[in-house]
Amino acid sequence: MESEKPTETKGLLQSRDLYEYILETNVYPREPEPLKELRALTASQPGAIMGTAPDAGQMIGLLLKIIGAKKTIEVGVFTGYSLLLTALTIPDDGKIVAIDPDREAYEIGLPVMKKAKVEHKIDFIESKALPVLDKMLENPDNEGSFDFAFVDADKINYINYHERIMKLLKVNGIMVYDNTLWLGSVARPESSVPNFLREGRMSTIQFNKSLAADPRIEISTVPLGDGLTICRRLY
Ligand SMILES: C[S@@+](CC[C@H](N)C(=O)[O-])C[C@H]1O[C@@H](n2cnc3c(N)ncnc32)[C@H](O)[C@@H]1O
Ligand SMILES: O=c1cc(-c2ccc(O)cc2)oc2c(O)c(O)ccc12
Repeated sequence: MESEKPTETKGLLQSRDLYEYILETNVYPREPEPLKELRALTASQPGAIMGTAPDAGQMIGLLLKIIGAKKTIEVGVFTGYSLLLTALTIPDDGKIVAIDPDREAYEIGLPVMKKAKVEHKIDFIESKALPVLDKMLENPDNEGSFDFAFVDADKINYINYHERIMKLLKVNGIMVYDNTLWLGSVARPESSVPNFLREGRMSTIQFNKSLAADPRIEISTVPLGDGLTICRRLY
């Protein structure tokens, strides 16, 4: 029935109750304490909805563990939920290049990262991501050197991030793109989508098409959080 379709909220499942069930049963009981603390701290901030959903975070943590990631890139940090999750998951000598022009938001989460003793793994770069990724690619040592990348930033640039990250990742490296279902709007006619979602919807639809047509990667889109597309670099 039309009235049962999800609206623009996080969680793409058929009901809020089912989403809450997954969170309460599988996600919150296993969420590390520092992540709970950061989530609580972020809840009162403007833009709190932007924080990576904890169910999506759990999948990212699992992927990092499966591939034994040590060297990662994060585009879009906000207060640092996904960054802290990555820092807690990779080994003590692992490194994360984390890029975001908003240092103020990063500094909200920083005390939690310090308390969790993972700050030494984080290289936070206060900048828009494209020039940083381009600069990284000027150094041939960076090419094919990263195990993992997580992109959760300005949707309009996902295509541009993808081209750069493909070069920075190792063959078999994993990249994960957040919001690839853009609050469910990708499957709805534009006329039924609120204005504030329309630009992101168009960018996301184009991005999803380009990933599906990219022979260099294997992909899977999972309806966790706001939609995650997981890609493996094949060559
Ligand atoms: C959805 S939030 C990231 C959420 C974060 N992953 C978390 O777990 O809380 C998006 C972030 O992208 C950042 N951003 C926007 N434009 C950007 C750009 N051009 N380069 C890098 N980050 C950008 C914003 O400042 C914002 O902090
Ligand atoms: O409502 C949002 C908005 C964003 C967003 C907007 C503009 C940018 O330059 C970056 C991000 O991101 C979100 C997001 O990642 C999410 O999971 C939910 C909501 C939003």
